[in-house]
Amino acid sequence: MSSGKAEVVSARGIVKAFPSAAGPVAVLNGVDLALRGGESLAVTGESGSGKSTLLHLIGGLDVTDGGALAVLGTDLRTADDRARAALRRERIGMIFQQFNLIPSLTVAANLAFQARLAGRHDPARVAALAGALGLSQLMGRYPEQLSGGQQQRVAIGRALAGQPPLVLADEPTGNLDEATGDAVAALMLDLVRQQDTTLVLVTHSLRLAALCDRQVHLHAGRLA
Ligand SMILES: Nc1ncnc2c1ncn2[C@@H]1O[C@H](COP(=O)(O)OP(=O)(O)OP(=O)(O)O)[C@@H](O)[C@H]1O
Repeated sequence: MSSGKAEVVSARGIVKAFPSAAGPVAVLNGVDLALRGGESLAVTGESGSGKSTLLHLIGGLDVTDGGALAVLGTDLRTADDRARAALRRERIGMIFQQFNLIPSLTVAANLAFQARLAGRHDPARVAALAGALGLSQLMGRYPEQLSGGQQQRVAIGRALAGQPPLVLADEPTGNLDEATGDAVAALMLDLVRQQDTTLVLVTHSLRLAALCDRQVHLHAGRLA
């Protein structure tokens, strides 16, 4: 479907181990993944299978122990902390289960936050996103004055406001009831498709995974 577009994520043979009392335990043990521009990919897998670990590696929040990983043309094997931080700040939007909004900032300022960091703040874009996410009437509120579903819609808007080519979402609806979670996920998918953003969505929900273009399952350290 997206053939001919540049590869956004290219992973080959990724290995990641964590220390344990019994020595290093490999959580990822040969993960291969190729993701093209505009694709949405769902990553499912049992609790503890390494889904968040994989997302953190793709987002440059952690580094691999082995294998090849390039994201948006940056070789994450060789990139230093500074280069990884720049990649995250300027080209990747992240959405977490816990929303991670900034409590001292209004909805409007939270929405603009990442786009400002990336040097791409566009008030018209923020207003349009707020409209699409049903947040226009809430722009002056603070996160603690919002419901969980509203907070997560702000987090989605914040991740998308700077129009990053890649969005990483880690159980974005895990804290919401099923109906709210489904509605928020559908909005997120609509928006990433509209702006041709590549999405990696970690989820326990097979229903949510089915909304994505492709699904992979993480098991025994590998994707299938
Ligand atoms: N920083 C760390 N230090 C040690 N072990 C870690 C660290 N991060 C993750 N792990 C271990 O790696 C494994 C995979 O964790 P990860 O959070 O990636 O799984 P997950 O599939 O996202 O799980 P869940 O669905 O429960 O969120 C777990 O056994 C976890 O305890």
